[in-house]
Amino acid sequence: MAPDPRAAEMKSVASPDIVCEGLCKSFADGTQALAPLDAVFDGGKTTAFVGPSGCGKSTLLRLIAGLETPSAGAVLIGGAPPASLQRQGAIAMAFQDPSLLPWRSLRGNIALALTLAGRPADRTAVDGLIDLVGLAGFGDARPSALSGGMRQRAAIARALVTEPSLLLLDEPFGAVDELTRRQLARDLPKLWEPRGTTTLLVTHSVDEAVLLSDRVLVLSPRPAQIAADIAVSLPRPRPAGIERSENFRALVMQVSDALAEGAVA
Ligand SMILES: Nc1ncnc2c1ncn2[C@@H]1O[C@H](COP(=O)(O)OP(=O)(O)OP(=O)(O)O)[C@@H](O)[C@H]1O
Repeated sequence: MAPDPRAAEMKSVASPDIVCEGLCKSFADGTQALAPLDAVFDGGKTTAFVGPSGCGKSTLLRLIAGLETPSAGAVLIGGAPPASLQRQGAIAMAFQDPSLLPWRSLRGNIALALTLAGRPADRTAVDGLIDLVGLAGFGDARPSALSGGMRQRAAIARALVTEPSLLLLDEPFGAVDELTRRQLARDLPKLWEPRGTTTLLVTHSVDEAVLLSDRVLVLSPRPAQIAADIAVSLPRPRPAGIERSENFRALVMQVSDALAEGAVA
């Protein structure tokens, strides 16, 4: 039977590949954040970026999100520029600094993401996510009544509620305490992995990068280039306690060594 061309199209929308071609970014003050970067991030996979502070990780994510314009080169998501996926409401982001609307409740902030994506504000879905990120009972609270870590978890719920095709997470657990961080790192991927969401994650935690991703890219100091490309072949979903396994520790060591080497390169 001939393959259904719509199947390929649906896959590219549901789990888009991301292609960076000669991607460069220099800012007006002359700061070169990204050297020409060529990379393909496979659809439906989670790729983690680690690298020294200020090397250009957030800039890369912002370029892929279409929030910055490349100085040269291009980003293609499922073969189209980021703006095209943005228009479909298929890109969701949770960044270091969650920008929740102060006058809306937590529930209202999360529901707004659905409304903006042209979808009905399904209260069951919203409340389910609020529970899942550990904020049960805070649905009516305003952001000012939440701690930094709680606001970050709210931003993750807001990013996930639209079931995006492309999920961009920039230090999503930065302000979350260690115990909750581990819990989230174990529970949240169960939401996007079965859907085949293409996920890009920036983190300073090597353990988190290995725990969450299928591939870790170690970036060099600014302007960012790929210093190491490490495949993470660990079972999914990650079994409890995998952090203590020999394979896991070996991968953490490999990434840490590559980071140390990259820092002096
Ligand atoms: N709008 C801007 N104008 C000028 N320079 C900028 C701008 N945004 C970022 N930079 C600079 O570009 C470089 C890369 O910044 P970026 O935020 O991408 O790094 P990062 O790797 O995400 O850092 P961190 O890990 O500390 O969050 C830094 O030197 C930063 O100061």
